Amino acid sequence: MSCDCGGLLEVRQDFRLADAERLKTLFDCRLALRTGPYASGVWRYKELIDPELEEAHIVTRGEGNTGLYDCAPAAIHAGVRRVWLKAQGENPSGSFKDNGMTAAVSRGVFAGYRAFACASTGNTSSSLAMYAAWAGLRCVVLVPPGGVAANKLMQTLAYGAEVYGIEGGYDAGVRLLNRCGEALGLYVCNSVNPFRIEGQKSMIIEAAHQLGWTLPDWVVLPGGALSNASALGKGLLEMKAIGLIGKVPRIAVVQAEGASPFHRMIASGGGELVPEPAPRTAASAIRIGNPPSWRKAARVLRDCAGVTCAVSDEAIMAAKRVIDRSGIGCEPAAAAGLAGLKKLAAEGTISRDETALVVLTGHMLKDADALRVSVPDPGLSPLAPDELFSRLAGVR
Ligand SMILES: Cc1ncc(COP(=O)(O)O)c(C=O)c1O
Ligand SMILES: N[C@@H](CCOP(=O)(O)O)C(=O)O
Repeated sequence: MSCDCGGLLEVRQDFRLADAERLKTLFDCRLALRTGPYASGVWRYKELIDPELEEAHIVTRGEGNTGLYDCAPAAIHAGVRRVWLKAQGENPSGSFKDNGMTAAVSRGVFAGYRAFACASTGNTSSSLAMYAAWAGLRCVVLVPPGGVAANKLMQTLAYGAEVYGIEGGYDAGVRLLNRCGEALGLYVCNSVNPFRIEGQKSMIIEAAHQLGWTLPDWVVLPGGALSNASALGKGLLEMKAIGLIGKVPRIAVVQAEGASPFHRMIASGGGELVPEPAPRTAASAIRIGNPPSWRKAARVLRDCAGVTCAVSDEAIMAAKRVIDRSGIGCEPAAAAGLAGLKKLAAEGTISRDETALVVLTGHMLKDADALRVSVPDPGLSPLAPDELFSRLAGVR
């Protein structure tokens, strides 16, 4: 999956003949009709995601189609004018990975593979395992033992994946698969796969469509392997080049303090990422010390006037409580975006008059351990109906 120069491969599409008005009409029609693969919130935008792939090879679970919520409690928490939350946890496996995975698995099937693999902190594996089960394919998964939220591991196993522990965690797993996947006959579906990035662009294309092709001032997202930063930036720049949007929002990438090699590189003005050998954060999904897509993300920051920041686990959990209590909910890694927006607004990088779209990357039920931390134990004991009645009458 790597180029001879050592960097990651990237899909370059030729949009010179693309007609923005024709595309908008096509996307509106597909949204209204919702038929076949075009009912998917990824494949609705096929002309921008993978124009050459034949329909017969598309492996889809109707992913995308996620809500975009104008969330006043989130705006108040962050201290900015308006916040939209893009709830990627509403995907079929419960995270944004489905947007990219449908594109990667479809390409693997098109290329004739029957065995698929990934290293994972839990969401990538749940997503790949789901598509593999749906399409009757073999799925091999490498995880850091003890480093994956229990629900994600169970979800991956329940879909029928073969799961192996790997020393060195996600970082070592991706390196191994990138080097040896091909020799083992495995199609690697980590975000080193350029088709994952093409699929993940659909998140911001769908959000732009939902907002009538005008986006807020900022797009804010958590950063782990940095696939989203790469994908959303690529999607924004392509939409601008085609004429689907008039202005490219600025991008903010938020990492957890104990797993923030990209933020450290940008903040120090350095041009080379120094990996974090022992990443630490309660947000296990972004416990990543050597993000494979850092070069692509650095280019996106340059082209989208982007910024980075790092937030504490306490700030992440505080943001998660606000998102949970708003009725939307998310897992800890997903809440890093709102925590970062609050920090960037407090230090004046983002103005209080500005608006932001925050990508909520994963569902609140993905991480039950985090829920146990953020919600007090109700200490329930069975009450007799009469006693229950008088208690409820007393708190009316
Ligand atoms: C829930 C969740 N949020 C955020 C991320 C980070 O996204 P990326 O790896 O694209 O930076 C991940 C995985 O890495 C994740 O599973
Ligand atoms: N959060 C991810 C880790 C990054 O994986 P990748 O798919 O971007 O390689 C996970 O859930 O595994």
